[in-house]
Amino acid sequence: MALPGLDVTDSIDSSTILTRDLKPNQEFRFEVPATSSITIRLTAGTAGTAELFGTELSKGLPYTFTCCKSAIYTWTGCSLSIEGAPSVEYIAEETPMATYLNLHIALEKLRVAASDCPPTTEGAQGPRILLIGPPDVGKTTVAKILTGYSIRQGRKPMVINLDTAGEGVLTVPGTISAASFGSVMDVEDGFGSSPMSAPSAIPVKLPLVYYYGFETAESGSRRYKRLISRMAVAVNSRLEEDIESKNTGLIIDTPSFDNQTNGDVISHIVAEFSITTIAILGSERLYNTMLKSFPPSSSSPINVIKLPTSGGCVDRDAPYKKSIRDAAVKKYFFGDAKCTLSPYTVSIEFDSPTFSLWEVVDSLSSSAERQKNISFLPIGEDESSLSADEEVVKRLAPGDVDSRFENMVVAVLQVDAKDAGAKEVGESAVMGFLFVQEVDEKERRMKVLSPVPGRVPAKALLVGRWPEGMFLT
Ligand SMILES: Nc1ncnc2c1ncn2[C@@H]1O[C@H](COP(=O)(O)OP(=O)(O)OP(=O)(O)O)[C@@H](O)[C@H]1O
Repeated sequence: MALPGLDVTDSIDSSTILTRDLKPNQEFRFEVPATSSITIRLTAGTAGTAELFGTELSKGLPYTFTCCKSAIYTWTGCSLSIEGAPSVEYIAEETPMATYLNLHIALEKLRVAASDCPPTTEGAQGPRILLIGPPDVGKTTVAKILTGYSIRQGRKPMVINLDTAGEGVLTVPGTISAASFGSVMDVEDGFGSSPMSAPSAIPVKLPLVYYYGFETAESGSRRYKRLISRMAVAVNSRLEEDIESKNTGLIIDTPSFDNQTNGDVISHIVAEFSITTIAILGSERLYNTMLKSFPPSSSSPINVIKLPTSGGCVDRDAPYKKSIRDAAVKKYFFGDAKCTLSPYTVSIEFDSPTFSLWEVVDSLSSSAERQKNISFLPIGEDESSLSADEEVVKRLAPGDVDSRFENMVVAVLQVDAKDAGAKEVGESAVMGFLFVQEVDEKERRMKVLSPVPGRVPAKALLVGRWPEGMFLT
């Protein structure tokens, strides 16, 4: 049966059962389209272990995969049985897993040293690694592997996702998020999700989320940097209360950066999160730029390292990436095959005294616009005297809310509707998300999907341009 909102209509073809025997240090790579699924088991009764991007598989347990390009690696050799037909599957002999493990061991040594220092000293701060590189070079995968290994070592890493273009970590696309990973990750789901209204087999992680609302860091770079600063303050104060996380340090995944346009954003992240290691994947040029920007010296605490990209990393075309984003939003509201959620349809009246809807402002187009209009400013007033807050978000009057917001995600912020000013809205963390099903301009109301029952809280709502509009059913 198809799940509401999920188009996974093809069941697993159990007539096709493949067996793949892997030698030590080999990797089984597979791709599954969104319209089908496969089940993989680490064959029970045989020797050997296997892991998926750092998280170990249990023997004999079925793991179901859909809409993914992934790999199962074994250090010891193992046997896998695969039910269903992956669209691509092969066994790879060359992988960079040994290098990734060496990196983990080096980070672990720093964590041991941090654990030996008194908690209040600077030395108690574990390594803080930033992963950067061009698109599809395996940044997120390395973040998962390092997180998986440190959890298996009994550590508690703080994972930070600054990639607003991708599918999001524990939340929806278009956001930046941070969460402390103290328990095992989900083999099928990677970083997993955080269902708001249902039980979960894996302990639920509660992320701190900021809604950015653009695909790239440039579109609203001023607000992007401000949100990073806010997140850094929140993360640092959390680490002061959680010595285990502080000793383990940070693992930060980023959007696809190139050194031409994103140099200042990278420097901003490095400064705000007090990064100790910058790992560059897939770009010799970016590596050399980073070496020049952060030269090795006894006074500089930042190590710049180059990591090899796995041959398994696949370029994902735009429609595939969109299908992953759509699936992440659907999952937020409807759950997945393991855990079905039932969202509620709620109506929001535009004329209610608690209605406070805001929209993100594209600083690229607004600054271009301002350049055009600058000569019309009163004498003595220039660009710098314009209000800083006007630029990043703007409040929508009921008459401005129209059908262009249909099929978009709306963030419910933690700031009360009545106190909401541009500054608070522009920098507020997120409580949860709604999905706009229909805007009725005549009746001045809109119908939204909400993950929890009851009225929408009297909080400021923020709508962006990303993730782009989609159909959930
Ligand atoms: N060893 C591997 N075998 C098979 N697939 C892999 C392997 N490593 C990574 N992939 C897949 O390649 C794709 C790209 O990897 P990943 O998402 O880690 O790259 P990224 O650099 O973070 O991408 P983005 O530019 O979107 O941030 C993903 O679908 C991932 O699952």
